[in-house]
Amino acid sequence: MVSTAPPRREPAFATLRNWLAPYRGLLAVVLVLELAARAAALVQPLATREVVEGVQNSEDLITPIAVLGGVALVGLCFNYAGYRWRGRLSEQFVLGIRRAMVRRIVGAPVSRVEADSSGDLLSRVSSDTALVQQTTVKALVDLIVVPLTVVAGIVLMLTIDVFLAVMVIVVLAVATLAEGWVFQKVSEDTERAQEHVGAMLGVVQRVLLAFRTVKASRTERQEAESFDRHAESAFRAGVKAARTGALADTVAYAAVDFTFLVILGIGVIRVSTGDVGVGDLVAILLYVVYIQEPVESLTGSAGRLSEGLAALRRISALLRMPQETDEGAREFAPSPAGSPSRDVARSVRLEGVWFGYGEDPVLRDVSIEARPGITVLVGTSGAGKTTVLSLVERFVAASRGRVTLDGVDIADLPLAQLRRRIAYVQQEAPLLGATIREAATYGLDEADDERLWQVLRSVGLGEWVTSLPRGLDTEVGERGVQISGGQRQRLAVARALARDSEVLLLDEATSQLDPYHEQVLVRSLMQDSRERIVIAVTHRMLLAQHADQVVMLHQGAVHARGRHEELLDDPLYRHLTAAVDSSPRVVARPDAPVDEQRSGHGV
Ligand SMILES: Nc1ncnc2c1ncn2[C@@H]1O[C@H](COP(=O)(O)OP(=O)(O)OP(=O)(O)O)[C@@H](O)[C@H]1O
Repeated sequence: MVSTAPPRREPAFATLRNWLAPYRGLLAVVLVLELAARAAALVQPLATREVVEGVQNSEDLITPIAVLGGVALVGLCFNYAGYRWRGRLSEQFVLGIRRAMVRRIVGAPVSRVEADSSGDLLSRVSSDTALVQQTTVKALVDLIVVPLTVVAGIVLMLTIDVFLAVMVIVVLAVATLAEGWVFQKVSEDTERAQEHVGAMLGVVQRVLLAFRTVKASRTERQEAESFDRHAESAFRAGVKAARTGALADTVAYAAVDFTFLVILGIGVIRVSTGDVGVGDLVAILLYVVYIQEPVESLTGSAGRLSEGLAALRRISALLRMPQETDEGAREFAPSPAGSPSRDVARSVRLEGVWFGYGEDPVLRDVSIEARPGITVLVGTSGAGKTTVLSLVERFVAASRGRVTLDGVDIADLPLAQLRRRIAYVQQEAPLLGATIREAATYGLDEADDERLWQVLRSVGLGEWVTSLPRGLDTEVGERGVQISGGQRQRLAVARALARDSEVLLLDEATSQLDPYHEQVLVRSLMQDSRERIVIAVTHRMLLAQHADQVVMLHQGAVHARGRHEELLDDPLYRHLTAAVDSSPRVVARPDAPVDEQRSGHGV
């Protein structure tokens, strides 16, 4: 069952607050450290004034200099600690978000995840979280610390000279408005540049995924040109962002210079008229610097905060993904007394099932009963075969009718219990695990080597794995041995067999096998299916020839069912069979030695 509550749209700030809630303690520590660092900075102009006045009045300078040095040192220590703990808070914040995102993705229903682009999900987990990490915590801390620093700085300036303090406020406000406007432009240009970079990476991803097709279609140049177009747009957007960035940098420097010079000019006049002392002027000029620096940091981080909040909004949308739940499920006793060590399911039934991914039904009133043995689903592409397996695994739920396992509606079974009883090999049979052992035992709590070798031999991989120097611990995939599509499929079937589950679902698990290995696998399945229900989707007829039952789907409905030979009377089935495989073959009885197969006997 999938929770279908309509998604709530939460303001990004509320999301930020909620996500930071568990780290309130750490946030408080960071705020205290940063405030302490700023406070030390604000004391420095007063200490400097003491030194200047000491020089003017030829007083003892040791104490004021020691105070100034001490304050500076304490400020540095708080600054270091604040930076460090703020970094830690950012990391923890993002760690929490990343964990929640991945849990949300793996907990989502298959249909929901498959409907999203994998590139988009990846970029949310990687780039968006990185952006949130770099921007939000710093901006949030600045938003709290900087206004307090500015207010405290202004109050201290007012105690020195009201006129100069008011001048500083006016000049700073003008400079900050100019900076804010430029930083906003920088943020917009950077965002645009990032969009172009995303499109450029999309081309690279597409080429890498279909590299052979690109080569075989000789579209390297076309793809390179498509990349160039996006790369050039990214370049132009990047140059524009750099131009605005340079302007922002210059405006920031100019703002400091402008404020400093204006206050210096006015200050000198006031010193000459005797309204303020030299020490007061030095202190106020230092305040200009100490206030302007955090204000700049705030304007910069406020600009970047909009990017961070936009990323946070995309993350929040992912975090609202619906989840598979066990609502309404009842726990059923898994093993009746006196049953063998592994339970044997007696039936999987689809009873009058209707289902559609959208408005149109993909399956219409489908009823199928599979008992221990092999049930093969055949039919033209798009007939709904994979969808039948998805219903049994409860990846999707029937809109009408029901699916039962041993007479119990699977909607009433806890998902974990249901899926523990089923092994599934999906189309393309992806490899999960770095070594052969990991790939073959993926999802298993424990598996002894004896059983592992047994299943590997039963799918015809025993000899190959034995020939590898590191055997079961051979690395496969990018860092290890390259394996063929057929080997990958057989490894996936071995993994499914090693689970010793009651039901085995195979989706095109023999599509890439050569005739010899197809026969080995079919023979193994025939032997294995005495104790379990095998439902296999296939376009290859060998398995159908040896199945206990063949169900032919056509346009979402059961067109025919029976044994292979019985169905040969059906013109549509005959047509399908002839199109796929015109030479019926026989597989040796399951207990015949493999050598007999190799020598051609029984084939
Ligand atoms: N996730 C999905 N969202 C929308 N439509 C889908 C989805 N999966 C399958 N379909 C549609 O449902 C129909 C049945 O698909 P299904 O994969 O069950 O067919 P199939 O018989 O297994 O086909 P094939 O032999 O080509 O794998 C097709 O028309 C397909 O386009």
